[in-house]
Amino acid sequence: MLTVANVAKSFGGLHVLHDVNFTAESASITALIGPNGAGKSTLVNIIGGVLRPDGGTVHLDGEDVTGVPSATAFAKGITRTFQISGNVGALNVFESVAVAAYRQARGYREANALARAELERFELWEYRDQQLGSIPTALTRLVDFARAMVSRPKVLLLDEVMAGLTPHEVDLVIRQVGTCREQGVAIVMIEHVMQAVEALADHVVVLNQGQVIASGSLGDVSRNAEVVEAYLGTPPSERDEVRVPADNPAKG
Ligand SMILES: Nc1ncnc2c1ncn2[C@@H]1O[C@H](COP(=O)(O)OP(=O)(O)OP(=O)(O)O)[C@@H](O)[C@H]1O
Repeated sequence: MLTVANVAKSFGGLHVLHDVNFTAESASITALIGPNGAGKSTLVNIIGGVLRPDGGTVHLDGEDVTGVPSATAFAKGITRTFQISGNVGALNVFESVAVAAYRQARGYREANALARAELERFELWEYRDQQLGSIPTALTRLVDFARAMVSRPKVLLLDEVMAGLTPHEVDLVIRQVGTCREQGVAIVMIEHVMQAVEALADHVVVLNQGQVIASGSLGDVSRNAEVVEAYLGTPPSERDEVRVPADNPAKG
């Protein structure tokens, strides 16, 4: 289980996160949503060890991992994807996934086999010999996701992994995220594709201006007046029932 407690972060005079609290259970999907600039990526960067918080703590299964470097976070099982995929040196698609497989493989043969299986699951096998820089950006996000999955994380941080994907690819990723949950992973997903949030989220955390303004089921947060105001700029007093970002009877 991932526990984020009282996390705060400023960039110079800009207070980006204030007193952020939430937990992500194993075998569950937490969707982190909120308007642009709310602080979602900053929070995920803190959990993944890319940024140090100014205050607060991050615990993984009870162990304090606050401010550990990203390589340490990865070694402990916190894996993330990036909104803009990084270029992993001069590696091709296959190599970039195989490198990540070493975290849990007993040698290069096993790592290669795991990488192949993951690429096939993501329908990326045909791209295996291509340099990461030569495939479409949306596909690099899929490779990024496959790379994250192959390391068998305890916590998977997905940063807008669906952006720019075709409907078929969105369905594929939704299935893969679901599989990941079945494998016991605590998934924290920043996602603007509401089809994915509706299909997947067990729990939704809404950030606005660096604060958690609502959390619960998608149905619950969609009816929260403060959430409506954050998304639509409508004063809470003028609306009491809303569909933001989308109502979700299934999760309601
Ligand atoms: N390294 C940085 N230095 C200065 N300001 C930053 C830095 N990173 C983020 N910010 C600012 O912090 C605020 C929150 O940014 P962040 O990217 O975390 O928001 P977000 O909710 O992920 O937004 P989006 O949905 O647009 O990606 C923004 O005002 C952003 O400009």
